[in-house]
Amino acid sequence: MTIAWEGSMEPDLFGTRRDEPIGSGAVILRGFALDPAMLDEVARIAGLSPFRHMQTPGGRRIGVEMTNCGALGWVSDRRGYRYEPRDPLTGQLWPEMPPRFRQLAEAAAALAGFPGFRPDACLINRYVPGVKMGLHQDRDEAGFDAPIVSVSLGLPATFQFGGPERGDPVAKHSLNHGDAVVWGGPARLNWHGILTLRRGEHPLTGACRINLTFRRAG
Ligand SMILES: O=C(O)CCC(=O)C(=O)O
Ligand SMILES: [Fe+2]
Repeated sequence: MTIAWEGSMEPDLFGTRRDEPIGSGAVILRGFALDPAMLDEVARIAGLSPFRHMQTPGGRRIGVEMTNCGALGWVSDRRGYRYEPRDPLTGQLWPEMPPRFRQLAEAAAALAGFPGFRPDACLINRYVPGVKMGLHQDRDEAGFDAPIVSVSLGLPATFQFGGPERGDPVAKHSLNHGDAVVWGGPARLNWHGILTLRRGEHPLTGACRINLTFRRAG
């Protein structure tokens, strides 16, 4: 008998792992980020660099509210999509990436087969019911060697995950509080998005979903 598994992940001899491969180089780690202190950190960061609606280069308001922590933060305005060391709203450096965020992202990446991940950017997305994020690729980073680590907190959402081409088939996966998705290597430029958030109340976040997206941007 042959046991096949993805990347560096080990076979699930006891059936207790909840790692769900969703493609070559892509996995959902169910219940990986359940430390309630994560949300305290998000609140602290938002106290320094508030959530805000950014503008697309075409001048439209982005429905998802965003902030960042780490050495670099993702921004979008009339001048385009890019990473900046300073929050344009405050003129200050983005808040530091909390050690527990960094450790969590590094551990998730390692478990998914990407040891040595050192994120320098954490985009924090806030979704309220009715808000979505259309299919896109993450390609504003200086290089694509490092994976993306994406953590879901609060209300559940439906994650769409396709392939490297715009027209590739797209699968839907539900993401719940504490789930982490890692994609890299052959999946690094896969198209992905979040369907319109449904109404709901979560005991820890209320009527919203928070997503932390860790990247090596610079
Ligand atoms: O909210 C999510 O789960 C995905 C976020 C995302 O794809 C992004 O910020 O680029
Ligand atoms: Fe993305």
